[in-house]
Amino acid sequence: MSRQVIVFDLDGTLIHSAPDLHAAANVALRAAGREDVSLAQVISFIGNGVGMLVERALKATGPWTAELQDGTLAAFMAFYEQNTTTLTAPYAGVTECLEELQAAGVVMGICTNKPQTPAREICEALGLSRFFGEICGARSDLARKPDPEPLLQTIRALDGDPSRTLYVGDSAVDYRTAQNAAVPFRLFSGGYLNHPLPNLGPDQIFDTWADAGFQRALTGLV
Ligand SMILES: O=C(O)COP(=O)(O)O
Ligand SMILES: [Mg+2]
Repeated sequence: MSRQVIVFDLDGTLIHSAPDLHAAANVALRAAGREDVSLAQVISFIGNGVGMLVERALKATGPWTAELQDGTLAAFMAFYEQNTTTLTAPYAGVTECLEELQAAGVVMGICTNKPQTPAREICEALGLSRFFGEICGARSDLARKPDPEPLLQTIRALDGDPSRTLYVGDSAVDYRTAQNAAVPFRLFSGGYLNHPLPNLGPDQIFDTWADAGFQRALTGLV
C-alpha cells in the first residue's frame, strides 16, 4: 500500500509571505520609475510565480514591455533574495499542525510556484524544512502550476500515489493543479484567494490552522 502523502502550497498556505513580496515589488517598481502598489494589490498578483507578479505590478502602474519586465524582475529578485524572511512567518498553528501530521506518519512535501532556491531557504529559516521530504519550487526545466507536472513530480519524489495524496493550497491555481493531476484538494481560505472557488464543499475548505478545522478537513483521507 502506498504512503499517505500531503503536499502543500507555500505562499498564502503555510506562510504569510506577501509583506516581503510587497517590499520587493515596490523596490523594483521604484527602480523602474513607477508608483508603489499596495499590499492588497500584491496579494492579488501572487500565485503564478514571480515573473507574473512583476508583470502584473508593471501593468497596474503603466505600460508593459519585455525589456522593462526583465530589468524589473532582476531588481525584484536581487532584493527578495536578501529579504525572504524579513517580514514572513508561518500562519498561526502551522508548525503544531505539521508536527501532529508528522507524528501520525504522514509523508509531506511542498509544491510551490515560488522559485526553488528562496522556497527552500524560507523553509529552512522558518524551521519548516524538517517536515518535508521534498520541496519543489519553480525551475526553468519544469512547467509551473497549474500544469500538473510539478505536483506529480513532488508526489513521485515522496514515493506516493496521486490518489492517496492530498494537495492543500490557497488559490484557484492550486485547485486547477490538483484537478489536472487528479489529486484530491483542500483549500485554505485564510490565504490569498480573492474570488470564490466553484465546486468545493464545506468539508474541502478550512480557514484556520489554529484549531481542529484542518484536522476535520482531512478526515477520511489520512
Ligand atoms: O510565487 C507565487 O506566485 C506563488 O507561490 P505559491 O505557489 O507558493 O502560492
Ligand atoms: Mg499560494
